Amino acid sequence: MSVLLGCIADDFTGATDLASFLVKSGMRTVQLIGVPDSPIDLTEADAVVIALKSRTLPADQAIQQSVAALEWLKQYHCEQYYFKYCSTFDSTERGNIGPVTDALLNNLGESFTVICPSLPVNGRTVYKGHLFVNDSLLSESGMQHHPLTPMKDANLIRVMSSQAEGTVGLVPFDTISKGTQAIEQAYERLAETHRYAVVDTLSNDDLYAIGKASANLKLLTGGSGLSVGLAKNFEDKGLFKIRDNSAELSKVAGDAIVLSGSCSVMTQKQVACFKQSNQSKKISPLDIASGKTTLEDYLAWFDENRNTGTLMFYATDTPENIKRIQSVLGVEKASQIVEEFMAGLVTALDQRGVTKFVIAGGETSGAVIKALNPSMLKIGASIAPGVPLAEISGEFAKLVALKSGNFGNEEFFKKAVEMMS
Ligand SMILES: Nc1ncnc2c1ncn2[C@@H]1O[C@H](COP(=O)(O)OP(=O)(O)OP(=O)(O)O)[C@@H](O)[C@H]1O
Ligand SMILES: O=C(O)[C@@H](O)C(=O)CO
Repeated sequence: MSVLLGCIADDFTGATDLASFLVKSGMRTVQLIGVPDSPIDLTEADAVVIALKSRTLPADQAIQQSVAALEWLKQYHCEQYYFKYCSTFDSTERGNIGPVTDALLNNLGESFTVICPSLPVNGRTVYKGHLFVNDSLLSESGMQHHPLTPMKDANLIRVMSSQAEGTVGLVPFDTISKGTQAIEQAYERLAETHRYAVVDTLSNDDLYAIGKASANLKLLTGGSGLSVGLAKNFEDKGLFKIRDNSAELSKVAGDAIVLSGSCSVMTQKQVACFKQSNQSKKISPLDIASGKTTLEDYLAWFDENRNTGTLMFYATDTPENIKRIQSVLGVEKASQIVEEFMAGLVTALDQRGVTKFVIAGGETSGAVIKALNPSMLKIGASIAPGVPLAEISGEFAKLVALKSGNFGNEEFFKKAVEMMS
């Protein structure tokens, strides 16, 4: 039993993001929800992505889950392992990225890896070790207001140093622009004294060069962008053949629903846009906490309105309102209320025959997908870069789209619903 690439993603949207890029690059990819209890038949898979919901857990729990995923993957003797985190490097202050990377390196008996969140197609680039989102530094991009993982420092060397055991070096753009060989030499030099190499990355070409230079690292870490050249590496090593494997998903009848728990800048625009042409209902954590509104109220509203078109439930709110809500309920409690409410909604909507779920937000997707309880997702066509259509197969198949906070354009929800029809 052997799989070329074994991946561990720290949230569910991140996992489908990576799986989507891997499928596009020509690797047959299976996405698993959590760590399976026993081995499964992966003879038809070139890559496996295990979706965890570990990004905002206390570091020791994130480590425990990530190492359990790695141990499970190791039975497939993967050529390389990949820790997928967010292209905006989302982590709590104590961080999961640093501690989890250290634990994975230690488990594999390795002492050096690459840190590559860049995803230029979605505006994430790294220059002089600083992460940019389009034209803004990460810390001025809106991500400084994230409800759970506010990113207030764009300097990846500083962020990683504050979380991780080892020292962090930089492969600067000057070197990256010289190509694969120069990057490999930079890795060799850095590895003598450093444990991690942050890589400047401005374009897809840079990602291919970095991917190629990283072909012999046992552990890769990054956003989904780093994956684009890996299929070619494996092909060059004679390990497999790139194939066109865009999956055909089942035709699914039934209603669609949009559920948004993301408060990211782009999601706010997408919610505002969808509201213009569809009925929607806002979820207020304060009203739920006080008992002023209940799940039954929302389901009654759904029953009354389901014939008007695709409905949307959203907790999405502005940074000012989120702060106010969090000051009353506490940060964790506020998001726990939203996530539990979304999970309850989805369970009830599933029973009411809703079969298509468009979900915005990684934590939110984690809560919703856990409620739907699939063991794996089949990855289909891309709706937007990093957001594929996915299928929960079975006697009654369902379609889902798990959208990362800032992915997609303003019309994303409409497009996702259309592609599910
Ligand atoms: N009105 C609200 N008040 C407080 N917390 C909220 C509110 N609405 C949403 N949240 C919480 O904010 C968090 C948003 O995180 P989530 O990962 O779902 O979105 P995101 O970070 O934009 O997406 P991604 O991680 O994919 O980029 C969730 O835990 C959600 O429960
Ligand atoms: O890398 C990204 O930006 C996304 O896949 C993600 O992880 C959002 O949670």
